[in-house]
Amino acid sequence: MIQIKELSKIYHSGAGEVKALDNISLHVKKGEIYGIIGFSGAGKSTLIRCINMLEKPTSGSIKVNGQEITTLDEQALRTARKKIGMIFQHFNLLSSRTVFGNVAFPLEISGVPKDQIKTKVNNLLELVGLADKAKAYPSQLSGGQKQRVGIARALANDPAVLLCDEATSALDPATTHSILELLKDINRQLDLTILMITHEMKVISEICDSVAVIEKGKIIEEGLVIDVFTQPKHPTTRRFVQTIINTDVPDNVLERVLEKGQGQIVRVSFIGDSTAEPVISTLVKHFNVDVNILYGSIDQIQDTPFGMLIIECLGSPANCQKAVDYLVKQGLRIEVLKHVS
Ligand SMILES: Nc1ncnc2c1ncn2[C@@H]1O[C@H](COP(=O)(O)OP(=O)(O)OP(=O)(O)O)[C@@H](O)[C@H]1O
Repeated sequence: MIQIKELSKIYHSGAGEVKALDNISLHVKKGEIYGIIGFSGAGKSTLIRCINMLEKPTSGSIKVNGQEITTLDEQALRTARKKIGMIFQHFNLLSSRTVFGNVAFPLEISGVPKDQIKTKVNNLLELVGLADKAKAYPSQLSGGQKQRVGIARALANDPAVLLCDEATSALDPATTHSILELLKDINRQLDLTILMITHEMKVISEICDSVAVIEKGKIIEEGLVIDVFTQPKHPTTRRFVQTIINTDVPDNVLERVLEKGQGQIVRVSFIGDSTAEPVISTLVKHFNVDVNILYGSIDQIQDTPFGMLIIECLGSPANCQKAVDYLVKQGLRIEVLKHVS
């Protein structure tokens, strides 16, 4: 649905050149929710602004719904933009218009007849749960309600894709959750492709199917959210994952293994239903090792449970290795964090 190839954007300013996007390629499939995460200055806004051509790329190709948009003239671009909905961190509502008037605005610009506008807007307000607020003004709404208006307005022209620019960053956690739930519902009901940029891993874990991590204008890691969360490769990705899942073992705990002599500290992760085998007791019974659980957690990534145990496995190097091999055979993801022989 969105296909980006070798996209670069260089800004020229008094201070010199800034390469905000550096040869970015990515593919957002139809019907998927795709998250792009990065720290401040990574290039997220530039990327999303290039996708609707608010910013002209320096080089590269962007296809939305099969149409190359980087080469369109103004007129064709205006038409193409109608099929690219966008919501913003600060909602960008028209304060002098009611909720109804805000949602109707893009339809009025498209020249849709009044009676059709009325039906469409009422349906959209129903969809976002604001049917009773049609006559209210933005100043009379909460942040979450304002974003619901933003979503309804973005959907007015039946877009092929919805771009979300830090759509929940100005909202409290409970409201963030309800807006993310709404976006997920809309994604499912309308089979709408959604691209979100964010600096919050929580947003990615709650609703995204795939994620790309952007740093200094480059995609440094990309994949299904479940894979990136359970096996982050790049240090920056690990930092993001650690903001919601504690995957680090404190240094002093690691050091304790050294004091005890031989052993390993192992991170054991599982996705979905936990293994049917009583793995920990099997380790102790059959591999002549002692096992101490240092840390355990269960999180949810979308609807899939993701569990993690950090265990201390004490015994001879050969026995510890056999124990680890056994865990791998059980289909668990294993990472040896500390090995002492
Ligand atoms: N109009 C501009 N002129 C010059 N440099 C720019 C311009 N817009 C962005 N940049 C630079 O491009 C880089 C990427 O900026 P961008 O706003 O895309 O990052 P971001 O990831 O969205 O950050 P934030 O989360 O803080 O908004 C930064 O170094 C920024 O200073």
